[in-house]
Amino acid sequence: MSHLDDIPSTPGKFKMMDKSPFFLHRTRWQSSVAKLAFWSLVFFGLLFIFFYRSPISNPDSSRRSLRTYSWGGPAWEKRVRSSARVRTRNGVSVLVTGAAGFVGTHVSAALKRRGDGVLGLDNFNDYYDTSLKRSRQALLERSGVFIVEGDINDLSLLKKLFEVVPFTHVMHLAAQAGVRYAMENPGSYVHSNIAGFVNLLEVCKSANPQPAIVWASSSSVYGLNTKVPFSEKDRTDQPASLYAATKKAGEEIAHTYNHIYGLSLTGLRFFTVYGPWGRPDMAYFFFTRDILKGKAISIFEGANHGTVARDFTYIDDIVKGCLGALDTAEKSTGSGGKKRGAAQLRVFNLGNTSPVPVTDLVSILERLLKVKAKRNMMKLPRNGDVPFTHANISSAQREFGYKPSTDLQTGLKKFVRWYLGYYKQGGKKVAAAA
Ligand SMILES: O=C(O)[C@H]1O[C@H](OP(=O)(O)OP(=O)(O)OC[C@H]2O[C@@H](n3ccc(=O)[nH]c3=O)[C@H](O)[C@@H]2O)[C@H](O)[C@@H](O)[C@@H]1O
Repeated sequence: MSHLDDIPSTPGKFKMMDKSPFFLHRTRWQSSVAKLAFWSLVFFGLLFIFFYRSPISNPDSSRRSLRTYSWGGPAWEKRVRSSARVRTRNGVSVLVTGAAGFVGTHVSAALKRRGDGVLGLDNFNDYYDTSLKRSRQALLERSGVFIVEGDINDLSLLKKLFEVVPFTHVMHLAAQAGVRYAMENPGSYVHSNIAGFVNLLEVCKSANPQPAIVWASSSSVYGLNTKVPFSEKDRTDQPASLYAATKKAGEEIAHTYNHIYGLSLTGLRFFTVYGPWGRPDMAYFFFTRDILKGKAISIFEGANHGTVARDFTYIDDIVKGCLGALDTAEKSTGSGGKKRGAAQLRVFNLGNTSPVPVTDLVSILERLLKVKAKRNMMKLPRNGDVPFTHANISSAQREFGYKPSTDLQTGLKKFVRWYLGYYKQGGKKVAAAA
């Protein structure tokens, strides 16, 4: 039905004029109700198509950002307060974003263990198996850490959290991780690593007191840099993936918020972090799964069969680095959105300082799993991967005594033990400590 129907165009339609005014009124009323219903249907139909079948990004990510979370209310606020309560003298109160993530879970547990107040925030997106995130959540819950379900892009949620708790620190670990996935779903990197970060900084800058922020950058910012080992002073203007570009953008954004608002900001460039409760999208994790299944694994190699290597860093060393950075972070200088003086702005490499070829990683896994891998050697695809990473950690060593102590063999042994235990129980095991 369209507005053209009101204009008599055929003799037959004139006959309607003969009907009683009541009939006429009723017919018009019925027709407008029908019109309203029709256009509402069209409108909601379009809305549905737009949000659920958006061509801009992968449907999963659109659904992810559309998810609504329920939060608020006296009981919820009580849980938030209790989780963030400092239980020791000189303790700090930390908002950990990405708390159900790999590094987030370990850092939250470590902070809680030493008596700090910890509140988690996580959107539980489905980039990888959400049941693993739920298991990590259960683990944290048992040690008294509450994870609020929500997105760092939700301004009103973040404002509310800062209203309820005057956080002294934010450990910002929520991000869209993974180098290769950036070609599949670029939008999710912009959404989390840029828009989400800016949103968080907006709230932090207006908070009173402003918290000090420590956040996860990435070794990938070194991109095509060939000078080794990578030092914080080296160039980082040649990112090889969109992921790296969003992390690099994060570092520039951090500079801006430090400069304008006096926010204390410390970026940590993590080097290929691995260990128990790790990320299933990372090579050491899915190699383990595929080797056990007898499935072939693709091992990347450089030009002329060149070695591809990573400065794999064990999670416990990374946690020590995160806590060191947090403990040496100076206070932000501003308040309520106004800068009152120069504030600290830092960036540190957190690596292991001994790169290992991916082929060696596979050999270690073979020994630990007692299964021979089906190796499929292939040329490093042009998907954002870089051939080599190697951290110079002298800055972090100097500033907060960062000294990694776990080699790949030892760390993978711990990972494999966890992996076998966790998946033997169908991925439901939460008893083991993080
Ligand atoms: O340190 C970092 O900055 C980054 O470390 C990892 O990225 P990546 O080092 O690429 O880790 P993996 O995806 O686990 O790859 C490890 C190595 O295995 C290689 N690989 C990967 C996948 C594969 O099928 N075959 C293969 O040989 C990669 O080329 C790489 O050399 C994380 O995924 C990023 O989120 C993080 O920021």
